[in-house]
Amino acid sequence: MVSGVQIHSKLAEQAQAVILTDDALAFLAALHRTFESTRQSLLIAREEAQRRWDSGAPFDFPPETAHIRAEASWQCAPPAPGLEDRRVEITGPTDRKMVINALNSGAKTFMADFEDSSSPTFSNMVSGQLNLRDAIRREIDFDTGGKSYKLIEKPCVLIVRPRGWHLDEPRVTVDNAPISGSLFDFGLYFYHNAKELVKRGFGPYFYLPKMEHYLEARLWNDVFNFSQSYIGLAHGIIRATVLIETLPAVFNMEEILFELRTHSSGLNCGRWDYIFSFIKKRRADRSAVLPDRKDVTMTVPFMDSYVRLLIQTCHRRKVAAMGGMAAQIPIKNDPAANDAVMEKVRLDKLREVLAGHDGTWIAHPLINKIALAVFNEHMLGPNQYHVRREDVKVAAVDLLNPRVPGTITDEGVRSNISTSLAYTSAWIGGNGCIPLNYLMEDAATAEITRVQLWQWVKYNSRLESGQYITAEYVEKLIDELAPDVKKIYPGVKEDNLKIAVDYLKGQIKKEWPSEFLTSDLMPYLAIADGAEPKWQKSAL
Ligand SMILES: CC(=O)SCCNC(=O)CCNC(=O)[C@H](O)C(C)(C)COP(=O)(O)OP(=O)(O)OC[C@H]1O[C@@H](n2cnc3c(N)ncnc32)[C@H](O)[C@@H]1OP(=O)(O)O
Ligand SMILES: O=CC(=O)O
Repeated sequence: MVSGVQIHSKLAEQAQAVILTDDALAFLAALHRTFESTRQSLLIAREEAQRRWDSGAPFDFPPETAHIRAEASWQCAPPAPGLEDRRVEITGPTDRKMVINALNSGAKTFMADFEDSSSPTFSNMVSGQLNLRDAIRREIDFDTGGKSYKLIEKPCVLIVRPRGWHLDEPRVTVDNAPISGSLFDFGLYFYHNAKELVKRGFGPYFYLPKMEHYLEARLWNDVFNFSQSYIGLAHGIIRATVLIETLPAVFNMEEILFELRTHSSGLNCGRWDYIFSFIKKRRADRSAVLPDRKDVTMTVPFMDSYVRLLIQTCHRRKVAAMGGMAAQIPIKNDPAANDAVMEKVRLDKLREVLAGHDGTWIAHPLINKIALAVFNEHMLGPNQYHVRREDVKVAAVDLLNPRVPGTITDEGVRSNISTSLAYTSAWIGGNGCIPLNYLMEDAATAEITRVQLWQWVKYNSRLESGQYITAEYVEKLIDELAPDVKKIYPGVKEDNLKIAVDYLKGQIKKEWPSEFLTSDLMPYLAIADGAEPKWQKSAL
């Protein structure tokens, strides 16, 4: 028992005994009591900024930090052990089999994901911590009955992505308030493993998602300093790569690196969330209406500008500029179709390495060979920090350029509806990443479908056929397509699909779209987990 800390879940005792120990909970409580009020004020600042953009204030680089951008002398810390060469990073949720498969994949690092590819049931979150703890100590194995899994001699270097600052962890309260999902995921991983990782020649490494302002990076940096002191580790042992995946963050990249400079291991182009944020943050801007999701590629002007500025920024500060995720996954039983989609992946990786990225992400172990071959051919050293890209000149207007060739089609609307329904149902059912039509769909990719539908209805957009996209038209299609969701995602459960249908119908008619489906629908997971503090129910 730790004073003020309560667990609202009927979780299995084993995970509880090993992970939710009194000393770990005391650390979480210390993090909460030290940082929660700052987190809350930063979340309020996000809402205030949104109101300013809605009223026409421009997105731009912050004037008060011009000196940080202009100052050429500061650099980030040199790469930490194991992070010198990150040419291929595999990502995935933290279930036991996938952790072993990912660590054995031959990629340089594995980003173990408590965020967009994990549905945050309490069981997923806590057993994920147990799996990582066991993997670090090389005590992990898994047996399906027919196949057994063990770690290879030299597994990938581990990096962990905790949830973003906006998410609560409702199954643990401190002084009657839910703890932050970020602090819960970070805190447990750090507390249980930091010393062990250092003993093994590495360190506690993180990917930090969905930040919108450099002050949010400052909060992470303060959390890192506090945590290192708390357990008696040297300053700078932690390293964090920040995903630049919100529109506001692209205007804060230098500042984010500056805030985290002694803990930084670079930035990453989180392309899917970035598209989601581009639509959501510009919700009041009719000129930001985008065509079908498939048309918003990495080479359209606003995405190309984002990539080039990120690489230039990172290399100026001598730190990794990581590429992102091509969504295609292997197609089994159809070699010709598989070759075609794998060629798309190869071309995406080629674009990244030639642009100057220092590494890339893969969603599936079978893609490692393809990505590795491209980076081995074009990146001869461990990284490309020397590629300074002085030629790059990206201004605010380039990052906001709404010119995206393409149209909105009936097929695009249908595909967004089916994807949104399938993904939302899967997520409520405890699965945060699913294969759909040979694409991986996680919270980032699926959120684009929801906000696009909202945007097209809001601005009464027209299909290429000339028909207007009204709420009635989309609702009719939702009813038509819902029964077929099980054809593309056989795992769907009727009750969850019904929630997904109601949710999507509600979303397309809202004045503004919700910030995150993962916040809106968390109460369903929490109640299924046995957590019933009052604030949960009222949120439904
Ligand atoms: C936008 C972003 O945020 S990107 C980052 C977040 N997203 C991700 O990380 C995506 C991770 N990828 C996945 O979860 C999976 O690849 C999926 C859900 C897309 C597809 O999974 P499956 O349908 O199981 O793929 P498939 O059947 O081809 O898998 C074959 C094997 O590879 C394993 N595998 C597939 N993807 C991964 C992965 N990312 N990590 C580890 N193992 C994997 C499967 O577990 C399976 O193992 P087995 O043969 O031992 O049973
Ligand atoms: O998190 C990654 C993304 O592309 O979004």
